Amino acid sequence: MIPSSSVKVVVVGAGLAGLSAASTLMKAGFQHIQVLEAMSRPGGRVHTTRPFGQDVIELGANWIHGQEGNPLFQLAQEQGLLLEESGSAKTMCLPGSVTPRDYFFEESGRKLPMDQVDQVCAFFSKLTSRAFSSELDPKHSTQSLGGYLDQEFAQSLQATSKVGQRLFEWCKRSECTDEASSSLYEVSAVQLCHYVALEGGFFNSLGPGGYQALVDTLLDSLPPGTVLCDRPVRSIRWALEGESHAHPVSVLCQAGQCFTADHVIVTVPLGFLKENGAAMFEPALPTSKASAIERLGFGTVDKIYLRFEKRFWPDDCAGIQLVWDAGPEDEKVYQHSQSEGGAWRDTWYKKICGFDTVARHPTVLCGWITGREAQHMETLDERMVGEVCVRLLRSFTGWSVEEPAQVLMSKWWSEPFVRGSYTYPPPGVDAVREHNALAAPLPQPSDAGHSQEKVHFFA
Ligand SMILES: Cc1cc2nc3c(=O)[nH]c(=O)nc-3n(C[C@H](O)[C@H](O)[C@H](O)COP(=O)(O)OP(=O)(O)OC[C@H]3O[C@@H](n4cnc5c(N)ncnc54)[C@H](O)[C@@H]3O)c2cc1C
Repeated sequence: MIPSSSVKVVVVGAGLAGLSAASTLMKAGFQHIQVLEAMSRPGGRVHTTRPFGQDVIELGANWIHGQEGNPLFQLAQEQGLLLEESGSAKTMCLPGSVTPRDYFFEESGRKLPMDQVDQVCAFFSKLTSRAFSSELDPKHSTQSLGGYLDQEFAQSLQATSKVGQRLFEWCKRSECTDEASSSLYEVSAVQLCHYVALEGGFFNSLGPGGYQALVDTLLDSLPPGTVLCDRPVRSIRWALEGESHAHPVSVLCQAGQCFTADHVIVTVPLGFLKENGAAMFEPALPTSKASAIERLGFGTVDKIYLRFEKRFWPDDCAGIQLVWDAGPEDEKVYQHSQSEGGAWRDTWYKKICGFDTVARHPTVLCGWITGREAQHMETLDERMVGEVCVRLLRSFTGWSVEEPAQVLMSKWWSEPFVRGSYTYPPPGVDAVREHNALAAPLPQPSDAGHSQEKVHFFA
């Protein structure tokens, strides 16, 4: 057995998974570890910025979901990085004496009564909870989440009113943010029960250093030089044999630099693997892995930050939610727009759920957008996106809304080393099986029967 101190390990990707893997190996006595990161910064889908002054703006991950058994929560707690009052509510802004909550507006400019909003949202939440807790009737086993929700909603009292229907469509659109999907008709209803919600508050926020503080903690645990940025990996040869190969793995960077190793840990996003996985590995990945990469969904969620000179919303307003008369989540509207090719592009902005207030930024709003519309938005210029958002805010609220002083949006789909935001289970896909196939280590061909895996994946 080779002592761990002489084993060479290459980790591809310096997101939370890659950095955690490197840090854990270091603590276990491994010394020759090289982390290769394609981008010019570590962190990956954690991207903490400070575009509006000292306080942070998160372009990627924002909250730590769940507490018990969550290594990120544990690390953040040990390091004193958590915001104390965070936990169960998603509220992004906490003005002193009032209890903030979302304002819902219709296209006509009418503010919807809260009891009506609460009733529909509570009913929606009851239906999704059933899906998450595997209490779905077997008749829904092959259905999409959208199909199941529509069917159940159609039989409810709320479905008899126009407002009820419109609010229900808003709930579906908002759920697309959690699922990173273009539409809930792309998401499996029965597979959601495999999502394990950890005990403890769901929306745990980080303190003034934001998510980057966690990345920095992991970086600090590694010797200088362990992480190399601007090193996109082009190919991984993972079954080298014979005397000329002292190490069975060789990792080649785009610029030609080559790293040999005993093991490689691959933590690149599923979106990147979908585009490049077939060409990246030699020998090619086994069918189980290739098919997991193809079958699992990887959708786009983007944020649009608008900074205004003055706040124009009331103290108790935690967010401005947009309730359209029709679509885009209505199944008929969705399918019609698909059959018409690019027609949905003209109304891409209908996919913005609304605008939330932002912690520590009293004059900033954050809009959320998902799916193909988010991908389309990424092709537009920020000024134009800002103008569209202001038009929406003016027409829905009737308030006087000035042009934003700054607009900043994420572009996760356009990022060549990410290509999306996170994973979802499409209908008909066994998500647990595919995740396990993706995460399983690859053995050396000649090592069959031994536990000498050379390539390790983080799903
Ligand atoms: C908008 C958004 C909001 C989110 N909100 C939350 C949230 O609130 N809470 C939460 O828990 N999660 C959230 N997430 C998800 C969370 O950010 C990710 O699950 C997590 O950061 C993934 O970490 P990772 O290390 O697996 O992957 P990544 O962070 O994607 O790291 C992979 C790294 O691999 C690098 N890479 C890719 N290709 C190559 C290559 N060829 N060579 C070298 N390096 C390569 C990439 O550049 C990247 O740095 C959000 C994500 C997004 C996009």
